[in-house]
Amino acid sequence: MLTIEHLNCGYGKHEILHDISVTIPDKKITAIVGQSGCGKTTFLKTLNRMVEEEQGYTTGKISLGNTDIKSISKETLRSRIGMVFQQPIAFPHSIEKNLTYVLKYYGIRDKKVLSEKVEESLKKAKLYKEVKDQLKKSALKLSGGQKQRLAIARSLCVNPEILLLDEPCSALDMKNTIAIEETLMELKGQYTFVIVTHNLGQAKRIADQIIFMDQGKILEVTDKETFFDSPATELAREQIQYM
Ligand SMILES: Nc1ncnc2c1ncn2[C@@H]1O[C@H](COP(=O)(O)OP(=O)(O)OP(=O)(O)O)[C@@H](O)[C@H]1O
Repeated sequence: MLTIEHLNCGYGKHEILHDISVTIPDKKITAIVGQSGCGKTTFLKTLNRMVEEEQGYTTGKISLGNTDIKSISKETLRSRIGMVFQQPIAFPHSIEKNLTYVLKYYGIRDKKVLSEKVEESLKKAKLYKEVKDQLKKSALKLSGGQKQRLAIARSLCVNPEILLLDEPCSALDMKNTIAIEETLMELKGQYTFVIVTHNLGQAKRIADQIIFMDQGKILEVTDKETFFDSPATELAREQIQYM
């Protein structure tokens, strides 16, 4: 479980997130929603300390289980809390190498284990059937939707506990969006997902918990049914009305 207590975050003198406290439940899908610029991505990036790569500061405490994430090395933390970005990233190597280089980085060398993990993670990301005969081909030839599923496979191959997804479907068509939503729904018993989405329909389809943000604050944290059936704030009501 990820517990966030009195989190503030900003860049330079500009504070973006103000006193955020919330719990991310295990093996569920939590969707972070809210208007553009309210701080959804910044919040997501605090959870695996990505925000520090952009010289952002944080105060307050984020705990993974009972451990403060600041006391975990970034490499270890990011193997436990993976991240998938808005633009699908495929490295200019073979499909297989896109996964094995991560596994090798984390110390796995045995060829049989590497190939088992490649197959397993591609299956989890629902990409295996499409690429099983072309694992040595360049990943750059994949479609946008396939590249995003490859990015998910790459995050899953090191067996994280939590996967953060920042608008993973915003560059994809409906068919690929549905494939990714189905993948997350199937895997949620095994992993904890936190997804930033501007698409309330997507949050309604796949989320268990909704975090509704505005101007760097959390206005509402609730289960999906409560959020969509009887939102607590006028702002949420307005946004749901126009979805
Ligand atoms: N690296 C950065 N340096 C300085 N300011 C930043 C940085 N990243 C984000 N911000 C600022 O933080 C605020 C929140 O941005 P953020 O991307 O977290 O919002 P968001 O809710 O995810 O927006 P959107 O839905 O449009 O993606 C914005 O004012 C943005 O300009």
